[in-house]
Amino acid sequence: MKIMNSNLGYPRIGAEREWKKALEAYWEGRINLNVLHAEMKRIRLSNLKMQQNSGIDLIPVSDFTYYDHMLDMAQMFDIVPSRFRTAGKEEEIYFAMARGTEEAVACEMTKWFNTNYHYIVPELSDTVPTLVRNRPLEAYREAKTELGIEGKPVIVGPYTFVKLSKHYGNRSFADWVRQFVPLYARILQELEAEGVRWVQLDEPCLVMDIPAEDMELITDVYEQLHQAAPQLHLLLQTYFEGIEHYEQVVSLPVQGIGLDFVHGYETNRANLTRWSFPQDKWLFAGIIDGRNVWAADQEQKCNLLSELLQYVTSSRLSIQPSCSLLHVPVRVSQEETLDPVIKESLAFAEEKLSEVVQLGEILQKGGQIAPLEARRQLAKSPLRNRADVQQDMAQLLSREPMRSTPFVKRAVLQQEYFGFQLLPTTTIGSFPQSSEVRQARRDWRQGKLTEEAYRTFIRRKIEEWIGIQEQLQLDVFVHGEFERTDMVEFFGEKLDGIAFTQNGWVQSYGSRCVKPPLIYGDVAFVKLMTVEEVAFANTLTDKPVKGMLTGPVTILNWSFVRDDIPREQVCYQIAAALRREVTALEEAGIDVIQVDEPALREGLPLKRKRWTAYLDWAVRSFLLTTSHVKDTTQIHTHMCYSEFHDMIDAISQLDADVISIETSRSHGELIQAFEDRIYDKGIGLGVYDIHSPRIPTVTEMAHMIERALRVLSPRQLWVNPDCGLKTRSKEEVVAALESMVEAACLVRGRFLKHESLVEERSE
Ligand SMILES: Nc1nc2c(c(=O)[nH]1)N[C@@H](CNc1ccc(C(=O)N[C@@H](CCC(=O)N[C@@H](CCC(=O)N[C@@H](CCC(=O)O)C(=O)O)C(=O)O)C(=O)O)cc1)CN2
Ligand code: MET
Ligand SMILES: [Zn+2]
Repeated sequence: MKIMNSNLGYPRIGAEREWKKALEAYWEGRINLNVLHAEMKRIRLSNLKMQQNSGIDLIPVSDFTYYDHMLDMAQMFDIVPSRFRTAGKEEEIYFAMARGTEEAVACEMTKWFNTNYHYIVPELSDTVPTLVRNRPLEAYREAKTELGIEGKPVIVGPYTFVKLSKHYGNRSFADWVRQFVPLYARILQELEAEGVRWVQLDEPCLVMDIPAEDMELITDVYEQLHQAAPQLHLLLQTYFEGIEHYEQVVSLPVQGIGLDFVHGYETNRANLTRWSFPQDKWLFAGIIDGRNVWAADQEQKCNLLSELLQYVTSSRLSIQPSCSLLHVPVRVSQEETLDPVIKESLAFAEEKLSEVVQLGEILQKGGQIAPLEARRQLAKSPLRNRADVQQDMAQLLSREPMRSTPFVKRAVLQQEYFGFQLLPTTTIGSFPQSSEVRQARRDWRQGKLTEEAYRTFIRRKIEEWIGIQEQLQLDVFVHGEFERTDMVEFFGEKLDGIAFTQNGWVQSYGSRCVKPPLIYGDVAFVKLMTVEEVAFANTLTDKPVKGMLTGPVTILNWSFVRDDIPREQVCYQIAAALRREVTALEEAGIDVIQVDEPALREGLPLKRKRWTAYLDWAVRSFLLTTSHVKDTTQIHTHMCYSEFHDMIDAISQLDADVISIETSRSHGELIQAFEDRIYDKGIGLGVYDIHSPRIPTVTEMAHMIERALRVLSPRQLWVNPDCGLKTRSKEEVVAALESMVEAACLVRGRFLKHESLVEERSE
């Protein structure tokens, strides 16, 4: 009997990012809705066909989306906040929830577990959810009629769906979950009636530290779902870590359990050994790494599979990637400029499907295990093992990195040096990456624009935006990051030990994609990366210009990282390289340096017991990069898309003089985190959401500032947007920043009046 194989989800974007291009063309009014639907269907079917041709038995359907799969679910359940009800047709409401409109702020967007993918957070208010469409059924029918595929509908399971939503109103969490059960039941009944065999219910929250009492709820819920559609095979799919409460989870009334044997290897394997696996269930074994890009070592994977076959018979085993392939690029084969040794060591989504199929064949037919010659070569390559880097590291780490003067003393020296007014204003770094900027870069890359002409172009942009910042009367300027494609890719291209692709795109949020660098070797500094542009900007103004670097933890977390040494070591190497850039910026007269760490939170392990170890090396890496500067050099850092409540202590240990944090898309809730904590360093709580084209009003921003002043001292508060402005247009940015400066002025005025009143009274 053939060992089954399966896939959990496929990248939506298409090998040439056709998906992104179609969406953006629609938003810009260049194509109409019919054309968009047609193009989306073409991409969807082509993705399915690709999987069919690879030899995948269980092909996921309904993982495809026009923006985000959580948003699809929300709309399917009619969880549409009232502010969007008037946005128009179904599609218009859908995109309004994702992107906001003039009248309505967008739904919150946040990270999907520990990945760089963002989902739209459903807002559960007191309304009753109803099933308005059966999307999985539609997707199943389409795959079947168009391509003859017996698809496996994929949906986020009820526990995870509610867990990842925001709850308003009085209903308890359990009540919310129960509200959805009849809706899920109906979806499943209809699928069963259609003759569907397997349905994948994604419950990645089962790998989190969930309370034991939730297992009762989950058991009850799955009992009901099973009874609703007893003929249907339910696959309870987990990923990104090993599951908690193994014994109870594997006893749930479902036919299949999906476990991640890559990222959850230790935990899942320990549980298998201890509790074994129920003989009446299928084990969907995540064997091929869906989060990283290195080609699998077939020998090691075969050993793992043989081990699993001690617990489950081959007729009840399915081989699959560890998670959806959403998190890796589409195909390696079209890359033309990669070093052959590196290229042959890689597997993206397409290649990973072949790996899955091949493993099944080897296992079944006892076929030949292909030795991974390229990976072996890479392992012994001098690029991987640089004595100079390793010596440097050992020397640097021989003492704990920390600033020589404590913050309270530094702050006084810095205030003397800079003389900032109360509530200083600044931005986060990037200004619009207009099509003009991208076009120029493309022309330069293709040799149509000379090096010199490109440099001149970048300088013009810097001049233009220094001028704009003067007009706006911001307090700390930035150069605008026009020379950067992306804050991580840019550094990846300039450091040694890191390769980059031409087309290795991965979806980050909505239509926005990133091309994560490939860290294959020891990372080393080779040349200055940022000094020229920042120093140039600094000559154009008397205001301080912030030097702008991406921090070591973020470069690590937003890259694909070699898997032969601990991530911690790689992070230190990056930190040591960036440390040299910091020194060079200081030497070039830059006295405010921002080291962005937006991915610090994202790297946090899903299980709390692993947090301390991670935070320890992450903080050390940041300090390695920044702590050697002069007392009067002000270190800024920036974070976005994060929940910081539970890691304020680590943030404080970074010892940055000023931190800017995203707050507005979580509708100001972050401010609460500071209520009972003593955070004494400089802090800018983002006063408006940059991910939406909506221009914020002076009043709402003034309100945000005042709200922050309830818990923070006016001496420590900075005023800034949530994040960089690269995705916005010039008009949007200028209008929003004008209002932001005005809001700061307004509050400053009120505050000074208030303060002088206090002084008068105390005299
Ligand atoms: N790595 C990373 N992760 C992150 C973030 C981040 O900034 N970087 N921020 C958060 C997510 N936010 C994001 C915000 C914007 C974009 C973004 O704008 N991405 C661009 C790609 C950026 C890029 O590399 N641009 C290239 C252009 C690539 C391109 O499309 N070229 C065109 C031609 C250029 C043109 O005419 O537009 C082509 O080749 O056909 C450049 O600047 O040079 C996009 O999707 O469009 C991505 C993520 C969290 N995770
Ligand atoms: C995702 S954080 C972005 C920080 C970067 N300095 C920018 O302004 O774009
Ligand atoms: Zn940011």
